[in-house]
Amino acid sequence: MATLELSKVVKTFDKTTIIHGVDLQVADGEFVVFVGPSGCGKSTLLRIISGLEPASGGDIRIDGQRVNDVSAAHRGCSMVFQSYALYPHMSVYDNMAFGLENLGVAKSVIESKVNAAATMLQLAPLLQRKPTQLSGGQRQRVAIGRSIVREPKLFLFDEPLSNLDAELRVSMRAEIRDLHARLGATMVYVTHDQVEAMTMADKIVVLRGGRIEQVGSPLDLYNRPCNQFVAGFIGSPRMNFVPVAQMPRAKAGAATVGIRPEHAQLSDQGPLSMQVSQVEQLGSTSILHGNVVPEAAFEVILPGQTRIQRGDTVRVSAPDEHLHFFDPQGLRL
Ligand SMILES: Nc1ncnc2c1ncn2[C@@H]1O[C@H](COP(=O)(O)OP(=O)(O)OP(=O)(O)O)[C@@H](O)[C@H]1O
Repeated sequence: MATLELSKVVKTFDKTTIIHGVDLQVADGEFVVFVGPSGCGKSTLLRIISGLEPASGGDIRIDGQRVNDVSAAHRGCSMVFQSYALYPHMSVYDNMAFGLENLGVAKSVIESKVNAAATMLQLAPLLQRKPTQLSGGQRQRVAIGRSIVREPKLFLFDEPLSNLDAELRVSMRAEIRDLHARLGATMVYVTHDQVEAMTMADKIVVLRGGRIEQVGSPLDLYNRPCNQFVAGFIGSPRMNFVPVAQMPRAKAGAATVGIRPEHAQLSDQGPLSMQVSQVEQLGSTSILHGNVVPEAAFEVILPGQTRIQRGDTVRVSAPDEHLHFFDPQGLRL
């Protein structure tokens, strides 16, 4: 298994810099998730780590060894792609065995590795099938199996679940986490889905515009987002932002207060007056949508069911410990 270190990694395509000096340390056995909006550079950074894309500047170290000039094949990384990239004319067994055969590994060794991975991934009964005879989730497991048999130092995943339906995504999330626990491997996982990041990561790296905004555990980022971007990106539904003039007891220098929908409460004395424009009854919870001042959209999650209706006006507050204050630049106070 392996540590990974990025220092001052830069990537420029045709004079446009899209990765602006990224520094990151990944510990042995850590599950790290890169998350951020479309185009922020997640996939490019992963491809630079894998060796599929050269860095324009900075260093990549795996287990302390600088690998900038080491080819993808010799870095000891293996990548699982969104598209699975399976060979359609080969059986599941052959898809998993192919990489090892190319390396000249003995047949008996290949057989035992493929069988062990197939058992771990519940693919044993499917080894003779072709990819077209598998469900999306089974194909994704074959792609993961192909990685496992190579016993990489570093597992890289590029949005591996985005082609699966919602239910399957949830179960595959758990399977990949479980695999991580069993292999104890270092894994770097790219997604644009903050729920995936929250549920899977030991450590989340939030990227925006080719820069790291914040690195931390899921609950660090949820509880203490370092700026308004991270605050709005992590957590679902997203954090509400209100001009501070609306709030008593604001921190000095604050321009904006952030309140998560799950921390907002209805209270007759609440400082915010909310016009309700929509009510979603989910049974176990209810979500109110509306505005607190004309330009500030606001959502409240209430436990249980509610009689509040579209068109009602309610007063809203939040406990002091759940208020997030940001300065005019959006930095946390
Ligand atoms: N080969 C390339 N040539 C020029 N620009 C590129 C190339 N590959 C990526 N880019 C640009 O680099 C930026 C980052 O792309 P990247 O695919 O890394 O983003 P991403 O965060 O993975 O996005 P998504 O979630 O949409 O996949 C984008 O603006 C993209 O257009």
